[in-house]
Amino acid sequence: MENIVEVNDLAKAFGNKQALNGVSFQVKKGETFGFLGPSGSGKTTTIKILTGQVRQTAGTANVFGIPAMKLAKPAFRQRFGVVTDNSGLYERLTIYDNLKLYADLYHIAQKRINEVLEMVNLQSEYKTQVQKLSKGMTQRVLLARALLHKPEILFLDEPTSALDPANSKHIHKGLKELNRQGTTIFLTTHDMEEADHLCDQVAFLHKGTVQLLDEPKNLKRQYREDIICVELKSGRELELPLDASSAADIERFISEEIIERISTKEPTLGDIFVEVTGRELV
Ligand SMILES: Nc1ncnc2c1ncn2[C@@H]1O[C@H](COP(=O)(O)OP(=O)(O)OP(=O)(O)O)[C@@H](O)[C@H]1O
Repeated sequence: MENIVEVNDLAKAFGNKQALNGVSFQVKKGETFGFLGPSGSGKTTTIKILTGQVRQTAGTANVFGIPAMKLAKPAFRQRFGVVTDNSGLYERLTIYDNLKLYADLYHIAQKRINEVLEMVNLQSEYKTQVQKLSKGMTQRVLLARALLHKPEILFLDEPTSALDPANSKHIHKGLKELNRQGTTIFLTTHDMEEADHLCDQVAFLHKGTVQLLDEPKNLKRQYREDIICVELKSGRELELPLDASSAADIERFISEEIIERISTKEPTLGDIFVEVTGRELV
């Protein structure tokens, strides 16, 4: 599959602060790629470089096969969407008027405004002034605006960090649908469940470099503890090795019909992150 993003040995220093230090990864066209890391690990900086807002100190960052810095040019603005926290919304205007301004700028039909409002669950609030919105609602307006022009790739910096579970779920559904329709999604998150649910591939960013990159299911398989957990009807819980040595015990439990539940111990992406980096994802 074709790569839509190619990053090689990317570095960025702010004065003597080295935010990124040799980051490399590729994002394939059509996938949802999760860029995971604790606060201050360089996630936003990477999005800013990839969307032409910040220039790297070293290395290369190409999007659509061209240097990311060129994405700031008008010719490329239609091809990607980006949601970071620098809002750029007009506070005194309503949600609808903010979206309308943007739609007019890019010659987008009004019908699309209603579609994106539905995607972010703001259909009934469209007349509300932006200055009266909660952080989560503002986040959803920004996402709606980024979706208006149907970008080929969407860069989302912590898309659900300010949302309640119901709205997060709604956005996740919308992002899955968007991805199904062919939009490539690059998202940063602290939320390991979100990453697991949405992403085809995840990269763990720590100390300015990518420490691990794979599909969530491969990572979970690779880091799985080889243990079978057996809960008996009596309430007793046993952990047995996941190999032939447990077969006789399990066969006996089955024949005696005393098993309540049997499962393998699968690590979460959060567990794996801690194991690989020695750091919690906060
Ligand atoms: N404009 C800037 N000037 C100086 N330092 C900066 C600037 N932008 C980012 N940094 C520093 O670079 C590092 C990476 O910041 P970045 O915002 O990319 O992290 P992040 O992973 O997005 O964090 P968070 O999850 O908290 O948003 C941090 O140490 C931050 O203080």
